[in-house]
Amino acid sequence: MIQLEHISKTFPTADGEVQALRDVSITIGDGDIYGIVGMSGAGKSTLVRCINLLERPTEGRVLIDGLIETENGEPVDLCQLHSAQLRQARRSISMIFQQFNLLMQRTCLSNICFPMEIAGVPKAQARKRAQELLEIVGLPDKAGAYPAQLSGGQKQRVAIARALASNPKILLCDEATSALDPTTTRSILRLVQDINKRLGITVVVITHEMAVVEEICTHVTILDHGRVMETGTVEEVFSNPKTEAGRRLVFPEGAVIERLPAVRVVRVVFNGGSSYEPLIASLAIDCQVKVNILGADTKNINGQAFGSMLLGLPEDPAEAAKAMTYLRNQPNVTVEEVQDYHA
Ligand SMILES: Nc1ncnc2c1ncn2[C@@H]1O[C@H](COP(=O)(O)OP(=O)(O)OP(=O)(O)O)[C@@H](O)[C@H]1O
Repeated sequence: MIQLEHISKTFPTADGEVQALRDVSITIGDGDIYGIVGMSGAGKSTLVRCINLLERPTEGRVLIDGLIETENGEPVDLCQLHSAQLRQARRSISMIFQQFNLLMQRTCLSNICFPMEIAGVPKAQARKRAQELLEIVGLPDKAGAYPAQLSGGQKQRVAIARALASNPKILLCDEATSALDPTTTRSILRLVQDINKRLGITVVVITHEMAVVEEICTHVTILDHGRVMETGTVEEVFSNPKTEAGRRLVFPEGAVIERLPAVRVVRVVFNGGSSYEPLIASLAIDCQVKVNILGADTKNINGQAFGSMLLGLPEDPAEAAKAMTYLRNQPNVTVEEVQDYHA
């Protein structure tokens, strides 16, 4: 478990102090895929860098258990560790970045071997493990290729393989898909999800893209001006954002339209089908059922719809059931009912 307790971070600058984080407390459970979202400058990078002490908090504690042996089995505060202990703890925390940060002069295999070289793993053993990792990330035939010969998605796969080389317990992803197109983003997110499940690695994702959170995260924290605005499961926060900052992120277009009485609310996630407008229109035409668009964060990319919509179904149970059946039979959409929706 990762417990960030009352974390504040102040940067001294020539123009005075910048307070990047203000009394942030969050708990990330083992095996979670935890999203930290917020607008630019909200403090996301600073917060995630506090988890491995790339940034040292000005105040607060970074408690993580299972990284180094302690007498009483209590989680250690990373801020209190000596440098040798901190180096040891950091071996269990890997990070991937938007710009991949691969060494361009080295082959893929050699990039993946790099952290193992530093840790003193014998060369033959490191190369064997690196080849296994290339297989895990789906690039078994790229051992001898140089980063310049790879696509963005492939570079990120190599970076993920390198991050796994130290057998981490925690993987920090700093805008890891922001430089990638939607299809590649999806495939990288699937890989991260697969790694989380198969290897039991706790994943912390920072992103400004809510679609990324919707796609893979179990829990989410919304940061604004260095403060925690909302925190909870993705379902809780996304179905009913309680703060202005939360609403701005979840419904960036402020898409709250005419309200019809609604008893059941469903979230429709568009997975790249043709477009979303015809779906709502054909629901009205084919089923004679009017749904209420409570919120939407959809994007049309090359004529394909991505993102999600919250729909209020009609009060009449028969009509609501008809709409549900219709929606569930559509290709390229996922439909789930939202429990306890409060407008
Ligand atoms: N090393 C630094 N020195 C001074 N100020 C900094 C430093 N690092 C971050 N800041 C400031 O702290 C605040 C939070 O920055 P941070 O990079 O954590 O935000 P972010 O949410 O990750 O933003 P983005 O999405 O644009 O990367 C910003 O006001 C930023 O200018």
